[in-house]
Amino acid sequence: MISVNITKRLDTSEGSLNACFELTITDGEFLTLFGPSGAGKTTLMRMIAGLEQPESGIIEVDGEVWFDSTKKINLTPQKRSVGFVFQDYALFPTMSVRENLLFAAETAEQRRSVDELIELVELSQLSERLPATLSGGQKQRVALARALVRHPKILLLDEPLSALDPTMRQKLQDELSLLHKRLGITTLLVSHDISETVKLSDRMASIELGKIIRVGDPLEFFSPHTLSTKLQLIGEVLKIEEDFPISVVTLLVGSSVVRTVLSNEEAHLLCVGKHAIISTKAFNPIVMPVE
Ligand SMILES: Nc1ncnc2c1ncn2[C@@H]1O[C@H](COP(=O)(O)OP(=O)(O)OP(=O)(O)O)[C@@H](O)[C@H]1O
Repeated sequence: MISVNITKRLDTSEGSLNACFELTITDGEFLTLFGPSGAGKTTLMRMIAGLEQPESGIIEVDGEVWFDSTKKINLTPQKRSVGFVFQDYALFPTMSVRENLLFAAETAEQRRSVDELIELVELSQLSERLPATLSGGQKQRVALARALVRHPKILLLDEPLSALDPTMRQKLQDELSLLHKRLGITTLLVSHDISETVKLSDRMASIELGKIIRVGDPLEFFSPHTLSTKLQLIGEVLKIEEDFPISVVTLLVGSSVVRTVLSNEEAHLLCVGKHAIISTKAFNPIVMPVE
């Protein structure tokens, strides 16, 4: 179990902010940190990894104290059992896929497990290639495998898929989900993506202005119970075109673009860039496979 109760002063563009994070994560859980830009998600991950120091508080993992401000305990990142995957892959450019993983290994046993990990992320054919010759999705698989080399207790994923195109992103989400089921490693993900959060997480923590404001089931979070509808989707508003007496609203739902007609009053409640619920109770949806 991971238990975090820490504070940190964040210097934001709007002034300083006293962040206070209290969170418990159970073994094997997949928890997503979800919230607006600048809320403190990355800083929380970096403090767990030991890359950033909290002002005060305690971080405890499986009964081992990683940080305790009153007892002046602060384990170095090397002493903390974490694997970190960043958005920009952070691979060593002059090392092959295999060498990138071998470099992370600390013991003979970990070195022996490198080929198995390469196979796990389906990169056996590319193991001697340099990162520059790989696609974004392949690079991120290397970063993921490298983060697993030391058999960490926690896997920290900071928006690992956000640089990928939607198709590759969905493919890697599926792979990440399978990998998590297979290895059962406690995982913390930072994501801005609702579908990704719902698809992957057991629970999500919603973070705003340096505070965890709610922790719970992502489906309950994103699907308010106030609507009794037959079909309910969440999309991002891309465009609102007013054409008296109606408005045409374009939304992104997953990787599909949906256009719908609303009254101008309804459209005025929406905002480009924000999320909106699309619902209907008039019919049963037709669901068909895409060829
Ligand atoms: N070491 C630090 N000391 C003080 N302030 C910091 C520190 N690191 C980051 N900040 C500030 O804290 C705020 C939160 O940053 P952080 O990167 O954690 O946000 P985030 O929620 O991950 O945002 P995004 O989704 O855009 O990545 C920012 O305003 C940042 O400038």
